Amino acid sequence: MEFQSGEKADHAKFLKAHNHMWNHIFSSINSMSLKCAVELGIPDAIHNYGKPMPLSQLIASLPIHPSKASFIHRLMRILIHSGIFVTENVVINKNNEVEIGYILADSSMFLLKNNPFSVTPLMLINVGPTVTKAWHHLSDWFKNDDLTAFETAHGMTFWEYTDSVPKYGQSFNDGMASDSRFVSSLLLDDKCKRVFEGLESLVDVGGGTGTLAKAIAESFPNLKCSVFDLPCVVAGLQGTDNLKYIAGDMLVDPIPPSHAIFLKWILHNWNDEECVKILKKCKEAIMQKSKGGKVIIIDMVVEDDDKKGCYDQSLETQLFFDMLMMMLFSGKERNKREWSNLIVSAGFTDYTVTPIFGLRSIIEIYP
Ligand SMILES: C[S@@+](CC[C@H](N)C(=O)[O-])C[C@H]1O[C@@H](n2cnc3c(N)ncnc32)[C@H](O)[C@@H]1O
Ligand SMILES: O=c1cc(-c2ccc(O)cc2)oc2c(O)c(O)ccc12
Repeated sequence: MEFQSGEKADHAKFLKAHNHMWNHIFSSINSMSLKCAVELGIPDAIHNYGKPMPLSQLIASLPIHPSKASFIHRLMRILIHSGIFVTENVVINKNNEVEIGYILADSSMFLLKNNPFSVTPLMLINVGPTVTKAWHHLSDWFKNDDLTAFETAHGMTFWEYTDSVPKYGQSFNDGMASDSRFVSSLLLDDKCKRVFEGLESLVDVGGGTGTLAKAIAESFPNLKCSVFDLPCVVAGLQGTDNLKYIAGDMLVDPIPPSHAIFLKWILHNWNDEECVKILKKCKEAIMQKSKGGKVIIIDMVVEDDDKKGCYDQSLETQLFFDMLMMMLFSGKERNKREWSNLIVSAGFTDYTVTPIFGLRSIIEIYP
C-alpha cells in the first residue's frame, strides 16, 4: 500500500496508538511473569550460580516438570525485556557448548530470599487473588455506594478481613515489614538520623509488628519507643527495654502521650476527614508532653503532573499507589497542597518536607 507523506505519518500514528492499547491490555503479564519467576526461585538460582548462568544450568536447577524445560527461555525473554534479568550472549556450558547466559539486573537484587530489603512479600500480596478480586469489582464500586471496591468484593473492610483471616493478616504484615526494613536502612543513616535526635519518647502509630520501631529503638537506646496498633496485630508480641507494644484503635482510643508520633504508610490509607481526626489526636498526644514535640510522617508527596503526556516512571508508580489506596481503603496519595491542607486543618502551624526515599518523603509537622 502506497502512502503520501502526510498519510504515512497518520498511518504510523494509528499503528502506534493500537500498539499502545495492546501494551495496556497485556501489561499485567509483566507482573504475572515476575511472580512466576520468583515462585520458581529463578532470581536465587542465578544469584547462587555466581557467574552468567547458562540456560541449561538454569533449567536443571529449577523445580519444573521436564516437559516444561523448553518454555523457560520464553519466560526469561520477557523478563529480560522488562529489565529484571540481563543476558550474556555467549557462555560456555558444562559440555563446552556456547549458550545464552543470564545474570541479575540491579532491580532483581530486591527479589533475593536472603536480602533483608526483599520486595517479594509486597509483590505477593499485590498480585495475589484477594487483591485481584477487589480490582475486578472496581467498576461495580463506581456504580454502588460501598466505601471501597475491597468491600464490594469481600463484603467487609480490609482491616476486618485481616482480622478474620489471620493467615492473610500475616502475609500483609510480612509485606509491610519488608518495606519497613528498607525504609529503616535509609531513615537511620547519617543523613536522616537527625529526625530522632533529642527525642525522649516516640509512638509508632499503626506500626504493625514493630520492624521500624525496633530499629529506631536499637539506634537510640535512650529513646522510649512504643508500637500502637490493633489488638489482632500486636497481641503476644514481646517488647524490649526501650520498646513496648500497645493495643488500641487510633480512631477511637487516645494515642499514648509522647514527644514524637511516627506515622509510616498510615495517612494514605485514610480519607481527608479521617486523616484530620488522626492528626488532631496525634497533636493531643504530643501536647501532653513538654514543648518540642512533632509528628513524623513517611508517605508519598505526589509530583504535580506538569509533564502532561510524557511518561515518567516515578509519577506512574505514585499513581499506581493512589489507585491501590482508593480501591482498598478509600485512601489517597497527596500532593504538596493536599498535605498542607490536612496539616493546617488538624491545627498544626508548621511543617517541613524532605524528599529522601525517591518516591517517598519525610514530613515533619509541628504544633
Ligand atoms: C499500611 S500498614 C503500615 C504498617 C507500618 N506503619 C509500616 O509502614 O510498615 C497500616 C497499619 O495500620 C494499622 N491500623 C489500621 N487501622 C488501625 C486503627 N484503627 N488503629 C490502629 N492501627 C490501625 C494496621 O494494622 C497496619 O499495621
Ligand atoms: O503495597 C501495598 C499493598 C497492600 C495490599 C495489597 C493487597 C491486599 O489484599 C491488601 C493490601 O496494602 C498496602 C498498604 O496498605 C500500604 O499502606 C502500602 C502499600 C500496600
